[in-house]
Amino acid sequence: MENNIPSHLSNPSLPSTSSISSSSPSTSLAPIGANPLLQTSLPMHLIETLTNALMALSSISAETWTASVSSIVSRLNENGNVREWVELLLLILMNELLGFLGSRIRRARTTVQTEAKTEVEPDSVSEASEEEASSDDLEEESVSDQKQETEPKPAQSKPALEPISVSKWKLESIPEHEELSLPEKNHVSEKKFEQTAESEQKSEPTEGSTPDQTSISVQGVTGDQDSEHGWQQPMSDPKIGGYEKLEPEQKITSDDELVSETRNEPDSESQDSINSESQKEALAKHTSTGCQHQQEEPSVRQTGGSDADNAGAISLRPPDFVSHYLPSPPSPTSSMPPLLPLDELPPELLRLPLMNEHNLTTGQSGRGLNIQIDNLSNLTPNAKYEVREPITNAFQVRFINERVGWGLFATQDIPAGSVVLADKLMSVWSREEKACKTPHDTHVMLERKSTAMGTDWYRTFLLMARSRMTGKKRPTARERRLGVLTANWEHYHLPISWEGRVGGIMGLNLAWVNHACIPNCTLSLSTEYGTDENGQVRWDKKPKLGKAIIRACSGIRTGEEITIPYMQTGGTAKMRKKNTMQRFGFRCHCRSCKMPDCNADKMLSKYHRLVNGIYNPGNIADKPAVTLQAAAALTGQAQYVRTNDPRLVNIWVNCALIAGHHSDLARARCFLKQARELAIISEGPGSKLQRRISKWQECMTMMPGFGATNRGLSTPMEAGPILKEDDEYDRRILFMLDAKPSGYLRVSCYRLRPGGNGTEQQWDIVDGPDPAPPKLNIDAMSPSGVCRDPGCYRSVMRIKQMEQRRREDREHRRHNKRQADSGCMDPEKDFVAILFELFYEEFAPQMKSRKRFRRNKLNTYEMVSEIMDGLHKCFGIGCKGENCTYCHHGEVLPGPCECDDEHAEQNQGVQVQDNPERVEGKKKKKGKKKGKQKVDADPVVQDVGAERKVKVVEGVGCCHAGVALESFSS
Ligand SMILES: C[S@@+](CC[C@H](N)C(=O)[O-])C[C@H]1O[C@@H](n2cnc3c(N)ncnc32)[C@H](O)[C@@H]1O
Repeated sequence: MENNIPSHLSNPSLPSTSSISSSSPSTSLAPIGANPLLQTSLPMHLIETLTNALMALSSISAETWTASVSSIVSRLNENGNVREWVELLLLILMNELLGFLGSRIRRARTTVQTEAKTEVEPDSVSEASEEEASSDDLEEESVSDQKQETEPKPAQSKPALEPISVSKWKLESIPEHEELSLPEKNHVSEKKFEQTAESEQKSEPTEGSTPDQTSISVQGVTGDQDSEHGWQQPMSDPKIGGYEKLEPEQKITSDDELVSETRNEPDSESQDSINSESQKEALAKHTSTGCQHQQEEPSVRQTGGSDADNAGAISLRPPDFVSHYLPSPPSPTSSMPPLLPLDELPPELLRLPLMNEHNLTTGQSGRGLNIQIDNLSNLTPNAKYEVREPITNAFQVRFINERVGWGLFATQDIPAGSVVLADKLMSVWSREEKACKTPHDTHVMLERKSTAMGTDWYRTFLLMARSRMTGKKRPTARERRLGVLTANWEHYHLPISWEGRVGGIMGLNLAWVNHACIPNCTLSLSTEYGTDENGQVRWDKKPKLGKAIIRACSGIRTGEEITIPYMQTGGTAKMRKKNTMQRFGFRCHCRSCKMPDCNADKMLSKYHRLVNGIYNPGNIADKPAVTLQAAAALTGQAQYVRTNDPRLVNIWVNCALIAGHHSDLARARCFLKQARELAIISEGPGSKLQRRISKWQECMTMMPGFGATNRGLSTPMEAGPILKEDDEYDRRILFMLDAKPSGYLRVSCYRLRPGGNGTEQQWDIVDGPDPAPPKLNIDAMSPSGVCRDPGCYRSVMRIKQMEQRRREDREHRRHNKRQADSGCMDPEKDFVAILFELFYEEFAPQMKSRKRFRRNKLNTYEMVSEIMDGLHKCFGIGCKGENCTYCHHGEVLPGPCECDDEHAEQNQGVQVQDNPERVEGKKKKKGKKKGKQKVDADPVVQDVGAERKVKVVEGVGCCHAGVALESFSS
């Protein structure tokens, strides 16, 4: 056991149960961490044991319960006999029991109410069941678990639950001093309990009847515990990363929710009233005897008593341990105003604080905004961003409904741009996650990380399991298997990608922030750089993840839920629900998804339809007016529902890029100004996006694609009047609402008509030519027409050079051909070359084409050797004596060839065939085809060399060679 027992607890003279119990509920509004219960510094493993017991409390039987309590007591006795702890634990357990009983009673009532309501409002019920059905396919993975959870169990299989009054519990479980000092007795009870647990554990695989009771006892008290931490090792692979929620939401049987939905009442308001009602009833129960429970309990059990059935009863629970830790909703007498629908929020809260350059540079804030920036130029690209703005910390955790669970609610009006909270983060990167080979590794890793965050942090992290259970009524089988640490991490962490790393983060307040498709806050992560010994920031070192900053992007009214976007959703409510289910494992139940036809929902559908068109580069170049008009529709819709959705920043930036593309400096300036204001509100000063926008504001030509055309040519000075004028006219000029789809109206086309005699000033369009897009200037632009990157420019140059080279080559070839065609014979050519030319001239008509020439496989060398052979035979030219390849038998033939006339006649028309059979085959083929091919004379095959056979065909003369030679020699 840890030796962190505070002195006031170990001192017997200090307050006893009564003082603790009386002081605890009064601290319900204390911020997290300041709760007196959390300052009791219970040893960690005890908290773990306790939390495990609490996790599965809803299905605990009376015997197991008693055994569990006595086991905890005995463990406490063994480890120090701290009376205050025992009292505290028993108080908590007692509260839980009361809550459990109360929930059953409530369930009985609400079941009756629901039945009555279903008859009256069948639509609402069928809608809920439809949703259930549609989510079924996505929830298959954990159907088995779900079955375990929701299958009604036979009533007789559950041991009778004896309701025990407060006094009886105290008597039984807070023994006298001498009883506490009798460890043997407790050991006996613990042994008994172990036996029960073992027998129950054996029956667990068969399941069906009471699986959860066994898992509680095994996990919480007598399970296979880690020797160091006293913690059961999880039994299955936890798969902690990626925010994969394998457990689907439990089936919704909450009558309260149905009622609130069908009546269109805001959640928290109804919850407030429910909670206050529940508090009253709970107080009444506290003061009443156990008789009441005894009377009502049997009827509850008769209704089934399954856990799914118990859902919906949470509002009746008395203030329990969770409400000590999580501040409970304020009493009905408090000044919390009812939650207004978003559309009814007062405009002064939701209007953007209009900040100008002066505000930013002097550090003065816009309306209701408190941003302190000393000097914007001090913000270097890698500057460490510290939250210098005051942190509102005006929120509390409240239960919303069983589908969503708990959420964070504003306790005061929060203006747009304020930092709502900045949370210390525990992060697990994918690399660390992969290093965990077994569930035990994961457990150890999470424990190491969470204990490093500090004792209070770890304690609160552990206790979150309890509140999650309150939302769902009970943990799933998988969660029980995983153990508290991993189950908590799985449920509460958010997936992130930061500085090229992928992982998950968890903050104690961040954990309660729910998703909304149109959120009122944004989440940004700060970066922390280390310093050297001189206090200089080490920009060169890898930064560390800082805090999670939640910033209000719209004004938040007191009592409104604080929400962030877990992901960028768009489209219809059905599509959005599907998206969140696929990515995060829950069907979104935010305000705009609950009311599918509200303005916010319409805006999201519109966004989904238009967004691709707005970012399409083709549209930016060719249809600027259409693109700007689409952007106008979206921003207008956003203004209508009074939201500053962070996505709007990108739309404004894109509008600025469109204007820049067409050299429209005036419009670009206006768009950039608006984008920067929104970026500061949603992401804070110094964010990457905001710094980039500031750079572009300083030098607009640095915007990508700037000046591709000059259709919108304007000067920054022309933006002046637009910025000062009325919103409606600004929008008309800014978004070119009067232009044709592919047109472009320059700012100079508008003329301000001064208003007189009470009439308003108006912008008129002066007819002016819409300059056609100029031809692309290849020297200033890349082939894409957008990018002016020097790399792209170089590639253009390369293309130019290649084209030049190709042109030169073509020219060279043409010149050579011309020379060849001129027919001029060079007298200095050697004899063989001349012969070759002659030969070619002679045989070319017969060979018809080079193709055929090649088909006969006669290459140049062979051709020449044939000629030489002929010449040698005829004229005795070129003989090389004994080695002469042209002479038969190496004979040296003196003088001219001695061929007789007959031979000379035969020796005409030389055709060389490699393979006469093949030629025959070809001829046959030809003959077959034409049917008329005739061979006048049978070819005579002469052996003219080692490798070749010369086929001499009659009627084909070879005397041309001699004639040519004669002519040459003459
Ligand atoms: C970080 S936790 C937020 C606290 C959570 N409401 C609770 O009570 O534990 C994230 C979980 O809250 C629930 N949740 C968050 N936003 C939701 C929404 N818009 N609709 C339905 N459930 C939501 C989902 O179960 C999700 O897994």
